[in-house]
Amino acid sequence: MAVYTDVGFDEADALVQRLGLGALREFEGIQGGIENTNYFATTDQGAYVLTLFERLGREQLPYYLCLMKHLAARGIPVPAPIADPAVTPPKVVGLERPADAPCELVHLVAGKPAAVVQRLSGRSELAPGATHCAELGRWLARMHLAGRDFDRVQPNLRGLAWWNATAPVVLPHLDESQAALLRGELAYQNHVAQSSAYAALPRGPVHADLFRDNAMFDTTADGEQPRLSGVFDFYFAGTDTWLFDLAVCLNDWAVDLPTGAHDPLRADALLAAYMGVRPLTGAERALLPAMLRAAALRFWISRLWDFHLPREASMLKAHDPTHFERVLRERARQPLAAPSPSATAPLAA
Ligand SMILES: Nc1ncnc2c1ncn2[C@@H]1O[C@H](COP(=O)(O)OP(=O)(O)O)[C@@H](O)[C@H]1O
Ligand SMILES: N[C@@H](CCOP(=O)(O)O)C(=O)O
Repeated sequence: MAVYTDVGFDEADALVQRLGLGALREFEGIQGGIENTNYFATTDQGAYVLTLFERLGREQLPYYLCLMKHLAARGIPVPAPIADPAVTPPKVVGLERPADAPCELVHLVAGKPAAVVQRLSGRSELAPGATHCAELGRWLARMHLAGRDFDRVQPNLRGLAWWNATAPVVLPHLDESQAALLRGELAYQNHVAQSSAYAALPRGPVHADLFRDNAMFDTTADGEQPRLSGVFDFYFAGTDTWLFDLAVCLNDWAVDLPTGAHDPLRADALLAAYMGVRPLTGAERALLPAMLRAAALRFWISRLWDFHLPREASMLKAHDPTHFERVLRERARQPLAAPSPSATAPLAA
């Protein structure tokens, strides 16, 4: 269920017309997703997605939407957000930017902050193979490089500080063995975060939630290579290590779902494709196993939080937290090593 707020056809039509997108032809609530209210909006000029933000504050949105605009302008396939021509963003002097400054990409719909973005073609591949993973790995490395000159900074709001704050909230719902795992892993991740190797990790804007349901592939004829049409849902993005982003992808795209173990074929394809565009540094190679654990912990905690402390239980289909408990145990039991640098040749970004 992902329509928490009803938007009428006439209100949506007025919005798309104001944005210069033509007249609304079709308007339909989207059932997938869990965070926000989403609608497909088709006008006589194109296909768009209207998102009403249910949990994020208005002041956080410019980071996500400006990042998508920045990446789209650099040829990274992401949905470009549509600006309101009547809103003029203030000129920024230095890095000072008032949190409540008007943003031409953030609209107000049914009393909620909202965005209109281009609709990507194709569909998500929920059973990806090695070629899908390679497409994704290349996309991720290109996105990291394209984000280097993005001029906004916003921490990953679901990073270490949030794990430390949220663990005590979910701990009362866990059995003894789960509680020991959570406490132990959190202590380990706090320790890693203090290390010089961690400080040396390259960082910048990251997607931070690039699961297989947040990417689209165009349908191709039999025998043709799958082609990624784009990645969407940047609403957990933030400034963090590139390695964490890579670990989130590996844990979802290259996992054996029943056991939580790595699928070596898909993991190698994803890593090799990523490293073909941007080779990993020594610190990244050393910390890959730790970041795979960090990425598993992040989603274990958020799923526990959604499961045991739901916003509106009747509307929300919480994801299964035990999956990421299994993944976390597996990553600690069997660390994954990055292929040697000589196994991959860098491409032009
Ligand atoms: N830009 C887009 N292009 C195509 N489909 C989209 C786009 N944005 C969202 N969707 C569709 O809406 C669904 C829910 O979006 P998502 O961003 O995952 O929601 P939530 O953030 O609420 O979890 C997706 O599974 C996808 O089908
Ligand atoms: N990918 C997360 C949940 C975030 O939901 P999304 O629909 O906004 O991607 C998970 O699987 O726990």
